[in-house]
Amino acid sequence: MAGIVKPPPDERRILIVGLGLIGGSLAAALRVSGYGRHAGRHHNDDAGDPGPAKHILACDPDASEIARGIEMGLIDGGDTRLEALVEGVSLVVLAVPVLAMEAVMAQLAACLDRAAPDVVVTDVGSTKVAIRQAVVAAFGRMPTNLVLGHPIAGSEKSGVAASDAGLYAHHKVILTPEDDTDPTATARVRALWEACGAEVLEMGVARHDQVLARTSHLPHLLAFSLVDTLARQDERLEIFRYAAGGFRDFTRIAGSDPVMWRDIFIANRDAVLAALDDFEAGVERLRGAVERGDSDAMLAIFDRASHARHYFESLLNQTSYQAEYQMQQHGKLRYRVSPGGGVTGRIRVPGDKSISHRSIMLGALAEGVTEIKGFLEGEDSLATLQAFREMGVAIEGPHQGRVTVHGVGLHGLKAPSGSLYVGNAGTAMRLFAGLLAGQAFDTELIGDASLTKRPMNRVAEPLRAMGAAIDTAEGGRPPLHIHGGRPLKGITYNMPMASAQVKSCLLLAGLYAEGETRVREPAPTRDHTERMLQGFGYAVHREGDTCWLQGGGRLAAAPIDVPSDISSATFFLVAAAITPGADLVLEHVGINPTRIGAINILTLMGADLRLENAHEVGGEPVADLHIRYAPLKGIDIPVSQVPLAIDEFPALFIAAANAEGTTRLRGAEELRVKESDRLQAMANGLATLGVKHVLHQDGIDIVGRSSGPGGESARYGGGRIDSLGDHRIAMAFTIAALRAGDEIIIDDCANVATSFPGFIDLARRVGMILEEQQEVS
Ligand SMILES: O=C(O)C1=C[C@@H](OP(=O)(O)O)[C@@H](O)[C@H](O)C1
Ligand SMILES: C=C(OP(=O)(O)O)C(=O)O
Repeated sequence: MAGIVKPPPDERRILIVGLGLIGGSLAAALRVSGYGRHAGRHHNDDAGDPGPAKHILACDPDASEIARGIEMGLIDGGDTRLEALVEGVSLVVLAVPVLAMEAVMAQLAACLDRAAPDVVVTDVGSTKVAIRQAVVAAFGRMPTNLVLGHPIAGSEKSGVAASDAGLYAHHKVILTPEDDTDPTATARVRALWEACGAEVLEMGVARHDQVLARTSHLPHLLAFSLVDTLARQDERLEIFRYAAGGFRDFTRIAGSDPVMWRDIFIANRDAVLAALDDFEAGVERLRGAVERGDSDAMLAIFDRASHARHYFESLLNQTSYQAEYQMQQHGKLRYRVSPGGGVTGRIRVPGDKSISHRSIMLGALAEGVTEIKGFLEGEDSLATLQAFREMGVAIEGPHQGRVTVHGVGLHGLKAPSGSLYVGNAGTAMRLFAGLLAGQAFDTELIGDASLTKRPMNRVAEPLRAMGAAIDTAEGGRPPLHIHGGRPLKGITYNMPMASAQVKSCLLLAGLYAEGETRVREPAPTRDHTERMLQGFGYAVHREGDTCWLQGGGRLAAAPIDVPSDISSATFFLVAAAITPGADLVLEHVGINPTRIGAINILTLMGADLRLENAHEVGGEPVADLHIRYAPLKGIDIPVSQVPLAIDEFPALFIAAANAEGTTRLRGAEELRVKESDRLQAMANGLATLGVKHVLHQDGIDIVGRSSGPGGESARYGGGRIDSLGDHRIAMAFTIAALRAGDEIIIDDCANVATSFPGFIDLARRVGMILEEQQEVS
């Protein structure tokens, strides 16, 4: 990952063709990495035999640039003629403007035989499709030793004099190897950039150009255009005297090298035009809102943009690439957790995911303004928030858990312009299905790869019975196409499984249905929807196992205080329960009776767990959970607790692995259709750690290790675990490391951000030893 100092590249001689800002900065960064005779502050081969001198050479049509480069100590020599420099070179980096690439490539093809036999060629061009064409024109094909690349870094300055050794540090470099590119060549180009402190990613050439058209080329085009337009309108350039910070920030890049940018727009014409079309449509929408004085529309656009900007910034660690990349290369984050560590302190875990989804949904459908605090700023609930913005709801925030929803009433949503993306969240897709079935317009609900595998017939079938028209993909999987404008009728539905999502979906559809919608649940499930509807002044009745409501009412906005998520808290409850010496308080956790299965189960296992400071906030009970280490024993988990602890089982299995005797779970087949097959995923991980278990179709038996006096010794081994992209599997094995004999490495952890942003920081805060790594293989 960027930031970790890497050794200088193992190249005999590097030739940089084109000694401007980009090429010069590469040379400067290589020098700082310790490459060549001007070895700087880092390693290199100063210990032992230094070997033959490593040189950086440069070719540039401007001899004075070469002289400057030598004077600055960036290069060891250079020439204006390429053929005079290739001899013995092992790596060639083409850093010339995009349109000069074809001619340079042809010259290179003619003299490359003089280079070292294992020579590797790469480039730094900002567009890739056109450069690939130039390569094919020059070489007749893509040579297997040629790896196209693009460092996402630059400056409005140009020329070798502006070289900056830090230009690539913490920046992304995209490589676009072909299927038949020599992997050693790719690895060597990767090593070159990593030595400069960059983080290297890979993608296809076409994808690269589309992404860059939007994230780089379009903003440059707009900056050039704005400055030019204003300058023309004001021949004496008077206006710039009064220009403030906004103008400066927006237009800085209009000072960039004109020739380079002309080349880029010629080379990436089609992708830029497509991006420009989208942009023009957006400006047109905003223009309309300004013209009409439509304050809601303006607020919706500005809020969406402002939120997206902040969201990306926090998500992307101040770089503009990771989101795109992580969306493409789902789950490249890895946790490395050292064995042992402590669990002490007082912490507050983020807001409840189930309640956060519902707060946005009901707030949007209510009349009036709903103020939410404690909202979970995780990717799942943010996706729900974003989906309502796409349907025209003005939403301010989130700012530190505070969100203001300007409700539009049950019939005020507008048709979104595209599909609604709900990320990783089964809850969102199923609840949305119910409320969208009642709208006048058509919608399509899509999700990520994990959600796309999950069953949706459990909601599509009863909704169809109410009169909805819903299409699913094969096997009842997402996407869901929901046809609007269908009158809905209340039904009485006997749920075949204990699912709060199905119940909530039908109650939300019931708001739009004629008559009564009744849902019977085979076992109690979380009742946040019922509680919140009541809080918004909508009558929901319950008798025994059945709840119902009458369609055609109204929701009145009401403040919502989201408690901390007991599902997130459970990871720390288990962490403390299994760690000798642990003493931890989890503040303000929701203890709704339909959610406290984990508390009940841990207590049955012998955990020293107390509820303190219990009170109610906005219709939901909360308490501080105080837990201290106590030896656990295996139990038969009561079936009645299963729906009340459904999301907590991955963590509870780790408690079981640390309990004396066997813990048995049955009646939990629903675990097989969560973000992963959680029974299988946990069984695989437990097997890796060496924990004995027997897997059943609807549960598992886990044989815990006896602790012996003092209980300090390791309970199982370490190893490498695949979380299968499931946030709860990733977090469960993280806490398992507290009692492991060796390090636990967990792959595919990016989705922890769906439910528990900041998990790693909190884990560290209580005393665990762990780090996040970006997989670069
Ligand atoms: O309604 C909800 O908010 C949820 C219900 C549960 O799913 P099921 O309804 O599928 O049991 C749970 O697993 C999920 O994390 C959240
Ligand atoms: C199952 C879960 O969520 P969802 O169904 O919303 O994806 C969960 O968070 O564990």
